[in-house]
Amino acid sequence: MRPSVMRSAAQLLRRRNYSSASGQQARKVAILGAAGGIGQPLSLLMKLNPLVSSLSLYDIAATPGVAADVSHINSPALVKGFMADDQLAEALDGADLVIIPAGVPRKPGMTRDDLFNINAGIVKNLCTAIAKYCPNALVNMISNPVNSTVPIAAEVFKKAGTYDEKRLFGVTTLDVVRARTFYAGKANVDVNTVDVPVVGGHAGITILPLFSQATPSTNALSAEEIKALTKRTQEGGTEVVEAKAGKGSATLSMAYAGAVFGDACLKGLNGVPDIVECSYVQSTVTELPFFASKVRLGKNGVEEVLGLGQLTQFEKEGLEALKGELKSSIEKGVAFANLV
Ligand SMILES: NC(=O)C1=CN([C@@H]2O[C@H](COP(=O)(O)OP(=O)(O)OC[C@H]3O[C@@H](n4cnc5c(N)ncnc54)[C@H](O)[C@@H]3O)[C@@H](O)[C@H]2O)C=CC1
Ligand SMILES: O=C([O-])CC(=O)C(=O)O
Repeated sequence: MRPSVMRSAAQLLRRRNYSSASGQQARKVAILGAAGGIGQPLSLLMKLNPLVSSLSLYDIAATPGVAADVSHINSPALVKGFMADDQLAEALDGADLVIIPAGVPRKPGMTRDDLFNINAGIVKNLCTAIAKYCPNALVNMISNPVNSTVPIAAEVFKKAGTYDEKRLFGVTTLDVVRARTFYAGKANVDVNTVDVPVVGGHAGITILPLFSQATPSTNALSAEEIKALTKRTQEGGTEVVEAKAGKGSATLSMAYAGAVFGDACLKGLNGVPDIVECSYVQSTVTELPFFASKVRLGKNGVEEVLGLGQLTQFEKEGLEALKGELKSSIEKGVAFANLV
């Protein structure tokens, strides 16, 4: 963001004193896992967001340093760092949006599901605290395996009596970001103008980019090229894991994607019309209880889950092929959350 844009946003917010009459609300955002590979750049990007008035950075380690660092940036959000269990309540208190990139990342040779044993417990505990301290917040789940961690969160909230399906989102924006980038490169179109819906889930073949609905449309791509673009999008995470060779998975592109999705959620909360993003949410678009598709965001979170539109034969086959894996990932999450 240009300094002049930042300055004018800051001035605007000061003048309006975050008053709801002007449509500019005071918004508290909490990031859980804020000192991690994703958490740090995501904290930076959310600090730059003029819609954020208070930024709460929570992790089990290292948050004082991250918070001190980010807090020196001259943008409106007031930053506070919180560390360890006994500070989680204050970190979450009054949050409008909670973003969760807490948990371990993949190493080469692992699937996202291999992270389940560690991350499922982390997510369960954090969601138990969300139900207690900010039950009305929108929750953006980044921690993998997203196909299971979102159902875990839903079950935790149901048990606590706070579940609202409109407020829980699996963040699949990175799949859209990748599909846009790869499509623009192959179709030789301006990436700034590109959009590609990505549906299904967030792991391997459950990631289904709908290149037939990409805009701007092009006839320049062969069936083989569409197939290759689809595979690259599905394996984008693995491409990064292998390139990082044991040092983790996507962090910078994920922080960007998380910031884009978080910003869309805040705009929706603030009543900005026509905010549509793909996200993994409770859904009736297919027979699966959770599914990623385009979602219209509004003042209460999900305003409308949009359908799949017209699919090609290749995409129809991709959709049928992903259902088995996605169903068992959902069931695994539900079963875990309901263990005593
Ligand atoms: N949804 C998506 O598209 C993507 C998801 N991810 C996932 O995001 C997660 C985080 O990835 P990285 O930031 O690279 O990992 P990282 O290991 O660099 O950071 C994770 C952070 O979580 C913290 N943490 C662990 N337990 C915690 C707890 N109970 N409460 C609060 N914080 C806790 C750690 O201290 C660490 O700072 C992984 O599960 C990864 O697979 C990564 C990329 C894309
Ligand atoms: O691949 C991973 O493990 C991290 C991730 O979800 C992604 O980059 O899409």
